[in-house]
Amino acid sequence: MAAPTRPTPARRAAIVGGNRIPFARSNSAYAQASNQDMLTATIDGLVARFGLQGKQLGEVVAGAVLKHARDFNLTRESVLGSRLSATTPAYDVQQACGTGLEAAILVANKIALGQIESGIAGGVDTTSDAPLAVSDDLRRVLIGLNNAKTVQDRLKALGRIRPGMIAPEIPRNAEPRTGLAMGEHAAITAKEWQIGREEQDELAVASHRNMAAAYDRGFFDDLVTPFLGLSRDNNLRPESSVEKLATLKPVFGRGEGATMTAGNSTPLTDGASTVLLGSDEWAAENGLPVLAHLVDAQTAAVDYVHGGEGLLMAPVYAMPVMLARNGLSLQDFDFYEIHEAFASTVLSSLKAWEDEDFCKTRLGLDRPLGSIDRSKLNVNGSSLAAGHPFAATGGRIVAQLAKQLHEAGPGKRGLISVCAAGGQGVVAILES
Ligand SMILES: CC(=O)SCCNC(=O)CCNC(=O)[C@H](O)C(C)(C)COP(=O)(O)OP(=O)(O)OC[C@H]1O[C@@H](n2cnc3c(N)ncnc32)[C@H](O)[C@@H]1OP(=O)(O)O
Repeated sequence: MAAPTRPTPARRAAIVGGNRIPFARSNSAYAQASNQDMLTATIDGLVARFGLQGKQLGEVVAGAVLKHARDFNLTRESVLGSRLSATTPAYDVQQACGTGLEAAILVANKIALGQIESGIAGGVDTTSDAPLAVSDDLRRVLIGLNNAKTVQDRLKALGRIRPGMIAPEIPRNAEPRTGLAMGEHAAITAKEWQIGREEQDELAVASHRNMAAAYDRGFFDDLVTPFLGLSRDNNLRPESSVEKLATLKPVFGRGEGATMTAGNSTPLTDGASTVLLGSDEWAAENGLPVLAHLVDAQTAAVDYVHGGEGLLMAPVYAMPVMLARNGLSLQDFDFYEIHEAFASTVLSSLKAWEDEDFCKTRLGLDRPLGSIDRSKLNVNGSSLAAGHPFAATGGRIVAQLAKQLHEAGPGKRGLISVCAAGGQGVVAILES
């Protein structure tokens, strides 16, 4: 059966530009900053860059993976704290590490449908200010205490507190259904696809060098606004080498075949990113540039719980669906932005698309998607270099790719692939 083709939309959403704060390793420069501090500062950077002071936009859509209870309305509160008009509606979304890209897709789709003319998509996360929860037992006692009407009732409630209830529940970077860290899941997939240590380390070194070179040539001057003393991502280590990375001990996986280290895995990171989108007409009326258009997107999920597929392999499944709908092959792109959750994840995905048996049996294709030109991959660095504040990564990638496409000139095409916790993945196409 022929794949359904994409109906031509009435209009396409334009990407005007992006802004992020430099990303910071956990418990470093932003240790005292909250999600709201970082998202507000990042929105304000966009406001300053594009003259949006006091303007009412169609919507602001953003999210965070780790949120305190006080962040229940994080995006709207960040808008109220920003220099946008307070009459700009805002809401939160969350799709783990896919959040930032999913937010951009939501805004773009509303623009394409004519429901809004402009919007900001974003994401923010901090593992320095992670929300600690109290135990279920202690929470019940505290709620009882809060509801107690008399001093006697209050004392009775307090008397129910036991030392064992006091230990906090700390959010773990692990999948709730398997108890395994995402790195452990990635290590299983890396073993399955026989991803070597050296190729992972090479990818990591390239990411650092590409991103440092991009900073040096001013590529990030209009994408990154200094914040709390940082003007570049403080994870960036262009001086590192494959030889140096080869000395690091594996942190995920076990035994002889363990290949994943702190050097070829993303670090826990704090940061925020935003992207300004609008209709072409809105951009023209406001004298704003158009870097690229968000053309199409697709999400997919895999059953990693019952051993059907690797946790971070969902983008591999989303890709052929989106390519078929657009009549494109994997080779029809000028740039590829594949989120480097772990170097091995990028390499496992590329290997899966090249594998005839996998593409036939798992993806239901009649031939493999094939290989990509690796010189077009993450050309200005990706998550291994910048770091990965979960919900902020999508916005970083969309803004970075839109600018790359704009620099390359009209008629260029870029592909985004982001894996996410929970066995999900988001892919998207941008065109200049
Ligand atoms: C869908 C998704 O995106 S899934 C991804 C979600 N994210 C994650 O799961 C985060 C995974 N990362 C982690 O859990 C942690 O960062 C870890 C476990 C990988 C590493 O944590 P840590 O051990 O604290 O790393 P740390 O930064 O201290 O690095 C360890 C060592 O490697 C060294 N190192 C790290 N990177 C480099 C580099 N590029 N070049 C040279 N040395 C390096 C450090 O200097 C350090 O050396 P030292 O011990 O001599 O000081």
